[in-house]
Amino acid sequence: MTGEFGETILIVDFGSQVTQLIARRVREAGVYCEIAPFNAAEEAFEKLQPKGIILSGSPASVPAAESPRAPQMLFDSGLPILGICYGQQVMSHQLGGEVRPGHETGEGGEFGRAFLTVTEDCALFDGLWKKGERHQVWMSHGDKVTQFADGFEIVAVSDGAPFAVIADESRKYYGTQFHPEVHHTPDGAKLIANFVRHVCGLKGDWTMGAYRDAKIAEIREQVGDGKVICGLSGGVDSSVAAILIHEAIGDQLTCVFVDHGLLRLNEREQVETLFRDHYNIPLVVVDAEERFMNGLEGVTDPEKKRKFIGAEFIAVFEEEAKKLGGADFLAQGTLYPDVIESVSFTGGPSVTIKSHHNVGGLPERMNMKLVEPLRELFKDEVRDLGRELGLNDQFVGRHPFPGPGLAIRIPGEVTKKRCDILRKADAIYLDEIRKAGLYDAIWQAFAVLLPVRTVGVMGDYRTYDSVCGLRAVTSVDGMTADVYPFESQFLQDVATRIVNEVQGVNRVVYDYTSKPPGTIEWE
Ligand SMILES: Nc1ncnc2c1ncn2[C@@H]1O[C@H](COP(=O)(O)OP(=O)(O)OP(=O)(O)O)[C@@H](O)[C@H]1O
Ligand SMILES: O=c1[nH]c(=O)c2[nH+]cn([C@@H]3O[C@H](COP(=O)(O)O)[C@@H](O)[C@H]3O)c2[nH]1
Ligand SMILES: NC(=O)CC[C@H](N)C(=O)O
Ligand SMILES: [Mg+2]
Repeated sequence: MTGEFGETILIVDFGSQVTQLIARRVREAGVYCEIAPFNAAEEAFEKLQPKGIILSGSPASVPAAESPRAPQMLFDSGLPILGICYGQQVMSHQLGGEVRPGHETGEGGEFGRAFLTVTEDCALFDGLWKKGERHQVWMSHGDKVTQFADGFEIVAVSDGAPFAVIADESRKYYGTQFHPEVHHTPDGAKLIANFVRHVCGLKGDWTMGAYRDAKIAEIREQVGDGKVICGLSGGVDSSVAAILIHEAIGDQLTCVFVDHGLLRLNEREQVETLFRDHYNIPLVVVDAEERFMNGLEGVTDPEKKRKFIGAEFIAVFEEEAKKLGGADFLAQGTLYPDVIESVSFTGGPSVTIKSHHNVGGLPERMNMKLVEPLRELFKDEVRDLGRELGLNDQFVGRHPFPGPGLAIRIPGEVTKKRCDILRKADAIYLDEIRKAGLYDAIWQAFAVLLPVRTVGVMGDYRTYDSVCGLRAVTSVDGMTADVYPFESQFLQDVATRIVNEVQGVNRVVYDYTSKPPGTIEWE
């Protein structure tokens, strides 16, 4: 039997930082997949009806007490399994092999670039690697398999891992001690494609069009004849979510745009006209500046700001729902990176970086159920889906703008006055970027207003005003980012305009921090 998404792969997550990259690689190979935490893998299996299983890496150690295990039913399912790093170790252990912790073998681990030698041909290497060849891979482990389970054989070795790749071709079980999902394993994407296509025998014909159809069916089933309100920001994610949901349930949907006073210059008017001109979806615009500003008074801690804003958004949505005669569901354009950065999936040691207002910032008790059709996707995939839905380029190409808006770009206390100053500086910066034809080359660019005053001299007067920071980054999915390398003259021109035209700013600095170690936003 095949589930609603056609042929799929289930990825069982043990808490690795790079599990989401496995998902990307599988979808790039044209196969739909979903990630489920190890302790919810059975339910996910029932829902997805997968044709193959991938076990992720983990910060945990197999020999340690209470380290996670894969549900036995996965091994009983008869499906092909690929275990990656911890996945290889846990599979070996559960099938009767042996894993020893790094401190016990005394050999240390392998971290970073490593080379392995192929000792046997196998289906995983088909058309790619041959016996006797040496290949670069990326490792990150301290523990190692010291005895493989019955039925397995070694097919590749490395200096630090005699079991670099093991295979049981009759059961179609494979284990790699290295990480094929990361960029630094040059052939990794092809190995994963080999697993899903050759080993699992999948056609690889999944497309965004198929995702759209499956999601539409899923939304219809979830919502029934209920009413939905969708938080619409005019950003890419919520616009795509709104149009998808509208295709599914038509006029059961109303969009709500919250003007919390933390928007960019003229943003409210732009979103209203763009949306009203292009789409025939009822849109309510809520003027909520006063309540947000009042609530933010005296709040300086970034997490407190985020939590307040998340809760206040929900309060506004609930009030609007009431005015519409009640709504059963709240739709949001939540993406996978929002989820992964806000929550620690397995309750394990992967840590919360910041509470995205629409995930970790949500209050515990909510009256409406969530509809989040983009929850499994990355930004670039959402853009593809937007194009698939015929969404106008003006929407699809917009830089992301965080729900908490300018509040997280004004370290320290947020006031209307400071928002007004920042709005002006930010508008000048973006205007110059557009004029220089750089908008589409940049993932996100914005100004921040620092809680620091410095001395300047303008027209022979002494000034004592705020510092404005400029940020611009390139990225594929927002998870990692590089600094955009502007020409120095460009930055000088922007700085001059900002200091000349914005009262309250007398100094401009450029942020040269990549992510990691920085995050994109300053709070
Ligand atoms: N001003 C707002 N009014 C209503 N809903 C909002 C507002 N800002 C954010 N949201 C809700 O929060 C969700 C997450 O915000 P986020 O900024 O990640 O997505 P987006 O604004 O839709 O897209 P983008 O990432 O391109 O800015 C949105 O999808 C939307 O549902
Ligand atoms: O809707 C949102 N609500 C939030 O609370 C939030 N925090 C960060 N961002 C956006 O997420 C991306 C990654 O940002 P960070 O590197 O700062 O975590 C960047 O694109 C950020 O703009 C948010 N979006
Ligand atoms: N990346 C991993 O999955 C690591 C697995 C295990 N924690 C080890 O150190 O060997
Ligand atoms: Mg946004």
